Amino acid sequence: METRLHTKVTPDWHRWIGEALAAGHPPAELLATMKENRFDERAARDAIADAVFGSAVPVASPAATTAAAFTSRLAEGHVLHAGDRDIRVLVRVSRPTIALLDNVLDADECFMLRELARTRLARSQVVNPGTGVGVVQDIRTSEGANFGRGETELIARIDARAAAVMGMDGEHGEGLQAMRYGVGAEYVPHFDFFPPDDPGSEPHLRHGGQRVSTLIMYLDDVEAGGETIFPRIDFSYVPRRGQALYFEYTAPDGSLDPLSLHGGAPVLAGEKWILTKWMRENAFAG
Ligand SMILES: O=C(O)CCC(=O)C(=O)O
Ligand SMILES: [Fe+2]
Repeated sequence: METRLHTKVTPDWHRWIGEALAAGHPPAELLATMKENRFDERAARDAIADAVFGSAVPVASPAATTAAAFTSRLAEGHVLHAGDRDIRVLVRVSRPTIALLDNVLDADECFMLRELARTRLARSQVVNPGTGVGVVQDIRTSEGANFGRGETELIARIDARAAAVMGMDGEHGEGLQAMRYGVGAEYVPHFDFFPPDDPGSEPHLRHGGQRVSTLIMYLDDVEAGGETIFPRIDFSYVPRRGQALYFEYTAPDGSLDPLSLHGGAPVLAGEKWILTKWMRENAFAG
């Protein structure tokens, strides 16, 4: 019996994906249909993610953006001095710029941040590319909580630490966002920058400009699943309490890095808790 799965998504299927999305079918439903039709899950997810997010970005030509444009804002060396804390660098990747950081938060901070977030969790939104308005969609099935910059003493401390790690002035930071993913929850691969050709990006770009970098802090371990994945470079990180993943996607000349496509794989057991800081090119009114 033939048991191999399809790893190539044919033009017919690409067309079907585009039409199904345009007709309002959620990405999760498309994925289920493709799996029923014996597509390899990774191939199906990539094709759907490209259709949802990739159209405005020159995904076919990552080589066209020179590696030299993407020099990291992160300090050099094995230890980053982030104000109240010294943070060890465990892994660095140059394209896209990624660094895995240890001991960004201590266990007490992780606990307090989870408790604080729990009081205001609501279903996470994604930005509708057409309108720029946040909408609840099946591609992001987590719950989130937003904090204004400096909202509490704890939040102010983490805001300042994140800015120091990221090599940016705190004024460029968006408010911290906590997220909780239950079993089955995921965030399909996407870009954190605002695709310049999406009309919905304009209101975001007007205030603070483009996003340049992300710091995902992990508030707990995950029992199974929930990895942060960069499918274009086959990179997968297993959440570990207190650690953080830093990545960049906007070069000083404005080039956007298509290799920064990333997502949160489905949680298979337990819960996943993260706290994210996004930095903008310019000062951002909290
Ligand atoms: O859940 C993850 O691991 C990724 C989260 C993420 O990409 C985001 O919030 O922008
Ligand atoms: Fe993201």
